[in-house]
Amino acid sequence: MFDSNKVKLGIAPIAWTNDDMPKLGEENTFEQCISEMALAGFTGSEVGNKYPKDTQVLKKALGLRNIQIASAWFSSFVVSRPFEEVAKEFINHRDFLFEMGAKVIVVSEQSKSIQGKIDVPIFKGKPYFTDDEWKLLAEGLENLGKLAAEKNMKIVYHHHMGTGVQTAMEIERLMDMTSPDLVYLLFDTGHLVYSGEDPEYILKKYIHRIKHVHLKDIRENILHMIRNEDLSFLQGVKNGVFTVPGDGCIEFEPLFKILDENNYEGWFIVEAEQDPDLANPLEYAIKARNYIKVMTNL
Ligand SMILES: O=C1C[C@@H](O)[C@H](O)[C@@H](O)C1=O
Ligand SMILES: [Co+2]
Repeated sequence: MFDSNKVKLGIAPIAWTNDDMPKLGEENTFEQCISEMALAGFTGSEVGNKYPKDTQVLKKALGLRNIQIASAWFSSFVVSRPFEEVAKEFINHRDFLFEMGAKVIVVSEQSKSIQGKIDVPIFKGKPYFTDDEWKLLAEGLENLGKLAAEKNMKIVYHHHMGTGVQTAMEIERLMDMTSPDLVYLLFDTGHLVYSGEDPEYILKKYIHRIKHVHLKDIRENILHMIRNEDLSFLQGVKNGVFTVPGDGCIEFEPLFKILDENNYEGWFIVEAEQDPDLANPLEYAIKARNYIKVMTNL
């Protein structure tokens, strides 16, 4: 039984307005987004591009709806840019999240990433880090982890399609090269299955390093189409490769069981970016909330 004081349920704004493709859902307002999150029964959110930057304004709007900020994505470039430059941006991001009461910071290395390149096939175009780049990555992330620790926060690394840390082997390499006290892991069900990995394997292996969870499901037929037609990550999203948990091919029951048995503490964030014109965000948020209720005691 999950302890509802220790495991909280949030949803990402990316189903309303997509940060990777801001045109997708640009008509949906910030207020509509957070009101619908609350209406569907969620008490947490990550931060989207329409959220007010002023923490007082943001706190007031969220407080009215009983929603907390769980975290927000940070694109790091520790492999390709001077560390001081990255650190400056990271500290601003960290301080914003600290002020909003978040405990974890989602970090994903975007040097060489193709996730935002609409014309690059997601499978054939996948980038790889050289040995030297791996060293820069590990050192840079540990240093970001130290900066997070100054505020009693943690960085949770987001493995991601189209980046240098996508596969199980790459996740293992990163975990091996970094201190477990400085670099934690974000477990994203959708990205692991998309890449062809076994999510149970990663979850079991790193359960004590996993401090944040993104719940997204995969439409298998669209995944096959992406492979067969050499589509890019963003084309895949537009075509509906991602959906909410329970609506695709991923088996969530064993994953929840592992998390529960190991007393996972932190957020479950439903994160299912798709075209809001085709998949009504409120309808899918309610669908996700109901599924999680059935699968867990939350
Ligand atoms: O956590 C995430 C943030 C998005 O911007 C990203 O592309 C999405 O797929 C994801 O998992
Ligand atoms: Co994610």
